Amino acid sequence: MFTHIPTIRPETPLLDGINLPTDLRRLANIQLPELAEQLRAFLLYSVGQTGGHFGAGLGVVELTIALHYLLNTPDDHIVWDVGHQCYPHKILTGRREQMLSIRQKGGLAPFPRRDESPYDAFGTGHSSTSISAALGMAVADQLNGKNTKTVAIIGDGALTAGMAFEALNHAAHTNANILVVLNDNDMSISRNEGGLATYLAKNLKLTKGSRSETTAALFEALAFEYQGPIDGHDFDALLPALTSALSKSGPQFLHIVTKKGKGFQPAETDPVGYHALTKLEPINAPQKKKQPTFANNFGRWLLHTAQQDKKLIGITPAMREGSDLIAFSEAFPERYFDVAIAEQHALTFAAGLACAGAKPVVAIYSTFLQRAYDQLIHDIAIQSLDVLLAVDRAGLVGEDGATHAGCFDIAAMRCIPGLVIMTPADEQEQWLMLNTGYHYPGPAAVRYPRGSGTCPAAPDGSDEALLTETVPIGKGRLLSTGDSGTAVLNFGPLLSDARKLAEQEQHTLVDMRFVKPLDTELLSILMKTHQRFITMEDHAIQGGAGSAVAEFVTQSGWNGTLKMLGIPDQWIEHASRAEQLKQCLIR
Ligand SMILES: Cc1ncc(C[n+]2csc(CCOP(=O)(O)OP(=O)(O)O)c2C)c(N)n1
Ligand SMILES: CC(=O)[C@@H](O)[C@H](O)COP(=O)(O)O
Ligand SMILES: [Mg+2]
Repeated sequence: MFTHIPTIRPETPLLDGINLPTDLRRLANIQLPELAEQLRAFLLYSVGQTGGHFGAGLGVVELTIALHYLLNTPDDHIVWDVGHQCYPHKILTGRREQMLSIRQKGGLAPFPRRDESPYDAFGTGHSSTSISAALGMAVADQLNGKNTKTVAIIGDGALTAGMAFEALNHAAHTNANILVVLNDNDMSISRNEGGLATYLAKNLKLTKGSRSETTAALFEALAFEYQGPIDGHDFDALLPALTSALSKSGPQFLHIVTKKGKGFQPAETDPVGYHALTKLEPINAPQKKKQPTFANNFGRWLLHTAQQDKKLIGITPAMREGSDLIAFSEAFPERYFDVAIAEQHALTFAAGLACAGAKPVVAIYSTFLQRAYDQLIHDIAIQSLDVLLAVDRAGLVGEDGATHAGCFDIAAMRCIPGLVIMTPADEQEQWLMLNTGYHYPGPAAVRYPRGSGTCPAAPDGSDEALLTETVPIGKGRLLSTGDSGTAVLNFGPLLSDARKLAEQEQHTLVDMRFVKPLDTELLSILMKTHQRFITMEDHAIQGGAGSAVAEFVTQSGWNGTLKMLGIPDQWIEHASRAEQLKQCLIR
């Protein structure tokens, strides 16, 4: 058992001899535990150097070795769900020496990527896609006469999503050669929530090492052949179970039990805290002061508002820590709902709550809101329901890269009639806009970015007015008037860059605050005195806030010019958020 993260590269002679899975397949069974030990040591060291997803990878070291040992990868397909557990897989498939570049600009991607390696069968980042994708591969191979195996590895958290069940429902009624491995560690990022998690955990306790008839019944009812639960850290259990499942044709299900953070004592004890790591700083490095984030500010706002209004209900689809509902969930457990990885359900559940007079607030990452687009339109907006969306991680998110970037929410939302969309420039504005959205009697969204902004000291109680203050719907703020004939129109957290630009060039500076309703009155005034607008947003240019301005000024017959700054029409790869912003916006 490791107790701390090595800062010097450990000696891993057996692992060093494995450049590809073919090298692994030359080992004897009895060497595999030693390889697992060395793989863990290297993983601890490399993630310590780079930061990144941590606990999930430690939990699948044996499974990863066993799969590459038994399968003929890359012809056989391994499909990882979410992909945050893929570091051991990357290390065994020719990328060991590149691991120190993971998540950095130009380095290895944080998740599996088809264009990075033939061993990465399917690109991921969002959860619960593995069974569908694996089924597609298995069916296509079968139709093409290829006798391959396809394995989907899905966690107990990812299995809570409807999409996973849609795929199970379909797969079971094909004769595809697909094996679904359920990696059950009884954890999502937080504790795994819901009836399924409780059912699996309860059955496991009763099973005591033998086959679980009750769990089997669930998957066999869907026409899978079920094996399990088995100890996913024990090669003596894992190898025969996998061999047996892979030797059969048709849909197979193997239930393995693992420990998140396995082999590293602090992560086994605190799997939530060790879901992901920031990189280790050298011992003598000056301590960085941790600034509160926009998410922390939202958490304070939620707690404060819940204290004032009993009707408030807080909802998260499995991101309690990330979206910071921690204090609220502890203070108001009966009004807190972690609905598991179920973004679609989160929104329609909120719609139902609103129908019955509650005041739901859904905290949701922009990238995961993509999952719930129809629910936003059909269940919330058409019925003008009073639901507030706190759209977190909006804009570029840095090291998680393109899969997690929240670049599309404005474009997706601004065509929805009646939806109010706000873009706070800093934390104080975020607080005011959350108040505004909360008191607005219809659907509203406040989008804010990952990390901290320029005004971290949002209401602390000393400014009572600010605690309850709202802003006028659809009104921007004229911050300064310049004489260059150009106005910079800011939407969101890049206000300090917008200000710099305005000051350097004597431009007028406006913080537009609302994407919808757009402040067309203010724009009409500015159009009379300015010949050029520059819009600025942390969002895709196509369809974003600048496009909303473009639509208005074009229809108004303005003959000025418009420059739109934002995220260009390309995927922005993993890098620090500052590097990404520099690449996109500050040209
Ligand atoms: C659609 C979607 N929602 C939320 C997330 C955030 N997320 C990433 S990993 C994770 C927990 C996954 O739990 P599980 O599948 O059991 O994997 P484990 O970490 O336990 O190995 C969550 C909620 C995501 N990646 N995708
Ligand atoms: C894999 C996944 O989806 C999450 O772990 C995500 O990486 C968390 O991102 P934050 O660090 O922004 O919460
Ligand atoms: Mg899990």
